[in-house]
Amino acid sequence: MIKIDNLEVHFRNEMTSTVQQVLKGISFDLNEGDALAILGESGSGKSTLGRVLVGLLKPTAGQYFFMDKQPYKNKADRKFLSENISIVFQDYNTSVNPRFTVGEIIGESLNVLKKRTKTNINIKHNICKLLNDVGLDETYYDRFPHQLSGGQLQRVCIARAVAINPKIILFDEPISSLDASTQVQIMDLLKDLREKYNLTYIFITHDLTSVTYFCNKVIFLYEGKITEAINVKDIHKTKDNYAKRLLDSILEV
Ligand SMILES: Nc1ncnc2c1ncn2[C@@H]1O[C@H](COP(=O)(O)OP(=O)(O)OP(=O)(O)O)[C@@H](O)[C@H]1O
Repeated sequence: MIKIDNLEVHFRNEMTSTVQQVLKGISFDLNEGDALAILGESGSGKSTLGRVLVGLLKPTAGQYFFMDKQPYKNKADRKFLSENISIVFQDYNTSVNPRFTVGEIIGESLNVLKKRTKTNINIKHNICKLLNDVGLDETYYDRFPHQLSGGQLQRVCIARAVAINPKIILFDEPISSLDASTQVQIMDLLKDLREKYNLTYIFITHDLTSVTYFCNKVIFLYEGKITEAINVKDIHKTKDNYAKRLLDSILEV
């Protein structure tokens, strides 16, 4: 589904005229149905890689194939990518328009889908269905973001991401700002949605526990390089120092 080959991202600092290599020689494959975790400490390049994957940042070098298309080489391929990948960010507060109601937030995505597929989608009915899918109900339809808890608003963002009928959803630290019990509820929800809609996930995180919850593959990033790519079921066999440290920290708790 996704193939990344020798990807590089460099940022140029105009003030100092220096170049920072943020991603270095990244290569991996993502297959349909995978739930891939990209794990690394702060500054390792996870979000930068995520931005490349969703079509927001053109890599400095290397190849990116999305379903055999090349989004950074061809405008039509870029459009195809944006129609088939959704993003859920950590900061649910800034990722929604505070003046929009829940119905309008989700409805916006459905309108995009309606226009693209030229089908007669019943927007209101579908919003209510999506609300139910994410564990909310019709009473949330007319509420504004400030009238929701963090967990409820993240559920709305997840509904909006599912609404465009994507093949892949990329989650950038989607549960980091939530309390522990809400984190578990959202992870259960993501697990259910993945099965229900046959979705492929990319899950950016620095939390190994959430990785083991529903991901089948994990990539460890350290200073912009992949230090280990391993199946989650084999994670205890990892030779990667960073992964070992994380595993030890969990076992000590
Ligand atoms: N647009 C940009 N211009 C210049 N440098 C950038 C830009 N975006 C990211 N960086 C730098 O790239 C490096 C990696 O950042 P990135 O946000 O990808 O890391 P991360 O692993 O997602 O970190 P965190 O877990 O803290 O979000 C950092 O040193 C950051 O300062």
